[in-house]
Amino acid sequence: MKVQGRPMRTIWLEPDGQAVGIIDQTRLPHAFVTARLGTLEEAAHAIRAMRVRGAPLIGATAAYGVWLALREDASDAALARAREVLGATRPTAVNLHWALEQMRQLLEPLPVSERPSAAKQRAAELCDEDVAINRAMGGHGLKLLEAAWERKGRQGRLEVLTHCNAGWLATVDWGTALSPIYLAHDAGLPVHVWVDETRPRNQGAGLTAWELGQHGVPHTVIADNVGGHLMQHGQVDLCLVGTDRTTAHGDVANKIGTYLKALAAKDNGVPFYVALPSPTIDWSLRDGVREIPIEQRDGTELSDVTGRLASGEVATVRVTPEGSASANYAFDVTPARLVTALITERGVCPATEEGLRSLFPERAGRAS
Ligand SMILES: CSC[C@H]1O[C@H](OP(=O)(O)O)[C@H](O)[C@@H]1O
Repeated sequence: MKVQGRPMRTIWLEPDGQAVGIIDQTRLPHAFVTARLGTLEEAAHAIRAMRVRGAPLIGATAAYGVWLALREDASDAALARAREVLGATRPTAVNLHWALEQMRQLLEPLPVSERPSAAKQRAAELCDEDVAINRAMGGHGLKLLEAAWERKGRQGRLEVLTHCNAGWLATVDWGTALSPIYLAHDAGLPVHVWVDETRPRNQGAGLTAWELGQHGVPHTVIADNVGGHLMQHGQVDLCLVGTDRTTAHGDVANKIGTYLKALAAKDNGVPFYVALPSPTIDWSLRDGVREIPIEQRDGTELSDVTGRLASGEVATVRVTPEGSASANYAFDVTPARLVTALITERGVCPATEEGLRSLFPERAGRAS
């Protein structure tokens, strides 16, 4: 996408070829800051600290993290350590583990001398593949938005609610849930986005609002608990969210609060769509609620709020009393029965194993 009119991605190889460039998302929306990752540890920290975030971008960063490690030492032990260090950064987004497996399958059979260049090339390929997947997914999602606009008689605005940030900042480019929205806006549909602020890290208020503003897409930031009220009053035509891991049966792990939004959508007859790039499908799992690992992050992310004061200064304040405990579950799982359809790069399907295998027949009969 574009930042101040300049096309860019969220991750890139630095011009000197010696480091990986990223947008430091912990600084947005108050400052647009880029950073260099030059070592395995810097890549791992960037993922853990959410300088880069979003399942596809986490996977891309991990792939480059393997290259950064093998540049120093391309031995079997170094490859195993890189996969262990990166794999331990965040548990829920399956793209991380998928990308590390892609790198393992490629690199293990190679002579040590060939591994660094092969890793660098494969990481770049995974980034290009992510961009192509997201653009294709956007095209399929656009058809859903156009159909919703027709059902509405092409009156008023097309009201879409989204949760967290599943935009281009969560991927290498285009985004997942926001990809159809960008295409719809550019095609002239009067799409308006209700943006859940998404406590506690405020990926919606801070990142999705920033992205949509950069692209000129009308949007309104709302508190996380407003969505059900809007749906009750006919102000949401459809919900469109991303995912960090979706099981072969269509159970969807996504940012905490997604499940509650899906319940409200079901109760009000509002379609609930999930943008699902295929690297985010965990074919090995069936029961998402019981099997998908849910990340628990430090409680200070909930108790401490960072923002811009009236003076313009960016500061962090504690909003809970000293001594109060904070439980910071970062994801929840929406059962497939609450999902209207899954939007993949190969098309749209029901949130069922049959639906997914119809789009990915090469997976039929494979347990993982
Ligand atoms: C397209 S993946 C976006 C997905 O990732 C976010 O989690 P986080 O910001 O903690 O990395 C959130 O679940 C989004 O829906």
